[in-house]
Amino acid sequence: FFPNHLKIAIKECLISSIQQFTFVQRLSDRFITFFSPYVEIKISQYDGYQYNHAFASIETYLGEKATDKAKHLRASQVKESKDLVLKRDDTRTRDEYKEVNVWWEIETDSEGYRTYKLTFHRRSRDIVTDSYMKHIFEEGKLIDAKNKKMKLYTNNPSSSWGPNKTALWRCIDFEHPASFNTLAMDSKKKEEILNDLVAFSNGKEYYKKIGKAWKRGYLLHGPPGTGKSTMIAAMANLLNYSIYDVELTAIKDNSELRKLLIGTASKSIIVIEDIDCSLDLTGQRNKEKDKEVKEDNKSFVTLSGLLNFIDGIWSACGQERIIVFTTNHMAKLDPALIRRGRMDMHIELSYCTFEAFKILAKNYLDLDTHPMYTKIESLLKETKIAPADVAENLMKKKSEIDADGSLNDLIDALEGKNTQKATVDESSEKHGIKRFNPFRNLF
Ligand SMILES: Nc1ncnc2c1ncn2[C@@H]1O[C@H](COP(=O)(O)OP(=O)(O)OP(=O)(O)O)[C@@H](O)[C@H]1O
Ligand SMILES: [Mg+2]
Repeated sequence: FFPNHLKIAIKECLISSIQQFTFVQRLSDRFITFFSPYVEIKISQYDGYQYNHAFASIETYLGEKATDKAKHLRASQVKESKDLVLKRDDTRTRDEYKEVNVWWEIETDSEGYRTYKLTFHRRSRDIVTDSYMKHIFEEGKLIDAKNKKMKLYTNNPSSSWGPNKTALWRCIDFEHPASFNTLAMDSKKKEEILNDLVAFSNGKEYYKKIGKAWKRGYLLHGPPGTGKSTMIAAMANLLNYSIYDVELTAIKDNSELRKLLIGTASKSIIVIEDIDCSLDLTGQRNKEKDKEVKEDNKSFVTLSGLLNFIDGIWSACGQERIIVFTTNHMAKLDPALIRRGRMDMHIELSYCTFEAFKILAKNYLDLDTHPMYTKIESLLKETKIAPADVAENLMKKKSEIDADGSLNDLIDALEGKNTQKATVDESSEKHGIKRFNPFRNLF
């Protein structure tokens, strides 16, 4: 219809007017931003791979602080014993601080990452950036500590990590009744561990002063059923820390281990159970060996990767973390791993002593003493029995507690009349069959 040169001219004309329009629009955007009296600050959920803790504090603060003014609330119960927690369910929130008005807005991008946008008048810039932000982080932390739900995390295989980094770990609420009171072990040793843990959790200033990363490592060793996993649960309950139960066999290599480590929150216990079973600790490997290792369902995390995990520069990312390893076979561990200073404390959990038995009898039978105690004391001196097996004998078998019956069962077990139990345990230890794991079985 139109001659070709006219078509080209119309097209060029259109393109240039579109360009001019976008140029004018960009210019007007800048103009508005330049003259706008409002300032914006954005705080994203993730800073690269690392979780942005400022984001979490803001979320907590806004969730709880401003509920009295909010119209849409979401209710949740944190712990059975604690009160109902109300959270606001709006995406826009106004807050007031020292007579300054600020507005919060939450944005979610196409990948599901969230960002908080804070808007305020530029005349309040100093008060907002200096004291308001600080106020939010402190308040957020306080609220978190008050309402903290303990969690039990375990790592997902990297194939299911996805773009959203929260998929590194999956978690459930942690509600384990273990405590240091009910833990059956030498009381002096127990006291020492308790003091060590409390000193650690209060040690923020101390660690800063001595220039050390705020973390502590414990190696728990001892035969099956002596209370290693139970002690970890008691530690978490004592300090109100969450547990990260690391499944090494689901980790492909050292770099995945590092990502997982960076993805943990502070105030947590990072646990690697049965370190001798799940890792090739010889350090050197050849192709043949790799094949064997794969068949054994062992991890490709190496000893050096693990040592980096404990005391490398990466482990200093994030504060207030406890690392716990457990093993049944101390002798199988590489000397590099058990060298003094690497794990701060080695804790041996041993077969049941008379003192430990008395704690169990108090827990299970409400007994302080009993005529059968003398016999049990002398039997315990000559028989190796795990506290778990003692506890099993003391468990009530009917609806009523029957102290005499339970103590008799225990004496039978100690005298070898109840041989079945002893042999089952020995063979399971030999074949590496693991006892009920209170963490894994919760998933
Ligand atoms: N020292 C202890 N004090 C109180 N209870 C204990 C103790 N040791 C074991 N038990 C009881 O036995 C059960 C098994 O113990 P636990 O799982 O802690 O043993 P473990 O040392 O972790 O064994 P494994 O080496 O097989 O993992 C616990 O649920 C607990 O009831
Ligand atoms: Mg265990």
